[in-house]
Amino acid sequence: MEKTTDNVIISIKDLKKSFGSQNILDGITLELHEKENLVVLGKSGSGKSVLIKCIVSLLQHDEGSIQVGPHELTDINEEDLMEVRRKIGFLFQGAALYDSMTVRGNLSFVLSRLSESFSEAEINTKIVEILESVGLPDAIDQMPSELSGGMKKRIGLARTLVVNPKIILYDEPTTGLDPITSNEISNLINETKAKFNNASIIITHDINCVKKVADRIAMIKDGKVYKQGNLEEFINSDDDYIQSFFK
Ligand SMILES: Nc1ncnc2c1ncn2[C@@H]1O[C@H](COP(=O)(O)OP(=O)(O)OP(=O)(O)O)[C@@H](O)[C@H]1O
Repeated sequence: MEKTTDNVIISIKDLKKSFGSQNILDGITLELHEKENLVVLGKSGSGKSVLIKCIVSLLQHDEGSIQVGPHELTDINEEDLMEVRRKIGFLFQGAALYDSMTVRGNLSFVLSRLSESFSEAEINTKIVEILESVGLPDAIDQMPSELSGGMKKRIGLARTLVVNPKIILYDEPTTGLDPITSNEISNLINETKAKFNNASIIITHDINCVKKVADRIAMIKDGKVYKQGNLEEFINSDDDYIQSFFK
């Protein structure tokens, strides 16, 4: 897809974030476009999770700007922040489900928090639809303890999808899964995009996942974007640092 400023959904400019004397993000400038999967690569501790936490204002940035749709996050008011958060689904690394509730309970909890006006029948229809989208319609009455790691990831994604987010932030979606299940989750990320037309930022160290899902890649090094480009440009790069991720 052509990348014009018209289809920019998140625009990050010169973003800085420090913890004490550690400058974790030191001038990140990056855009996410509609309907694209942007993979963020970088070694452990380079600030990838800090970056996506700044995007949902779980962390406050020190300098620079983050624009999500029409909203600038610096000094955003509570009401606008709620609107931004409704647009963004965040799939945490260890996305925990409520252990004492069934899958249905976990999903209906999110839906009823989103709007009190949903009827029970509406909630049920939505839950069935979303569970079909993640390939687990039969898990509806299961407890989280009965689910495998891969199934938990799928239900975590279902919980993110029930609120119909325009943007999904995936923090290491395949970590801890075997290669076959990882591959299924990578496919699911693509299927989700095809079905719901969302844009995503995906943080991962799993190069097979990168190869499957990336429309574009941004690599972070020393708190800055070291390189941006498509998969081919990364694979064919003769930069040793970049190659160390792909070999
Ligand atoms: N709330 C916090 N307070 C203090 N330091 C923090 C906080 N959050 C993150 N950091 C530090 O920021 C640095 C970057 O962390 P971050 O989790 O973003 O790395 P990452 O690139 O996502 O790493 P990984 O690939 O291992 O998940 C680390 O040194 C971490 O200790």
